[in-house]
Amino acid sequence: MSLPQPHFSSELFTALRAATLDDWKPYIEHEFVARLGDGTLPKTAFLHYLKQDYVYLHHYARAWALGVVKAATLQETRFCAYIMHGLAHMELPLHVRLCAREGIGEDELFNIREEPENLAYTRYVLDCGQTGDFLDLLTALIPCAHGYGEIGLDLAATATSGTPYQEWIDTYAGADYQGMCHTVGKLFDRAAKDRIGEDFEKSPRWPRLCQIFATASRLEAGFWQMGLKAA
Ligand SMILES: Cc1ncc(CN)c(N)n1
Repeated sequence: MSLPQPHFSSELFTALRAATLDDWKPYIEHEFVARLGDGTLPKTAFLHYLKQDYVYLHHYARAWALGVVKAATLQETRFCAYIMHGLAHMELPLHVRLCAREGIGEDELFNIREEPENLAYTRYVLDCGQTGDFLDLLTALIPCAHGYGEIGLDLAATATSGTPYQEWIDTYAGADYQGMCHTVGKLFDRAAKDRIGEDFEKSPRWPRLCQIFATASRLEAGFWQMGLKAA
């Protein structure tokens, strides 16, 4: 079955997704995602994932901070700061709220021992930014942002009513998160056009961008798999 087209207006994301679909699909269609939707995901797996994801988002915010360092224009700096703000004030509070209901406090979350899958992913993204330029960094950051946007929309349309994971689904399908994806998509296209021109696929940098995007997508699938270890 082919995946529905995502709704984010980023030409570059659409092109990278199409070029690396074999890596994208196992992320978007992972068993963990399907079980969030039909409600069969064990709570232990969800909480394990959520605690790891709290730490993940902290490092992901650091990677956007690196975007501020790598930015070439004030507009790029502003966008990166805006995304960091969204992570700290919209997405992380979801994790804190859901964990608090289970008696897990923020101190405990902050001190969680990182799983190797988590470490590998966040440090890979940071490394892309440190060794590459702003565009390399964004290419490593995009699968996270847009993948959950796509998953959120898919699940909002297909989830079994009464799934205990509705609040999680609503966050990623909601206007705030979708709006953030839209903003990131615009930033991504502008950054690419400024650096490699309009014809992305003809750029000598295209294979490397595909490689970064595909690697981040595979690391996302690995992150879901890590969650299932606690099932
Ligand atoms: C691992 C991961 N990937 C993506 C997202 C969505 N920002 C997230 N919270 N966690």
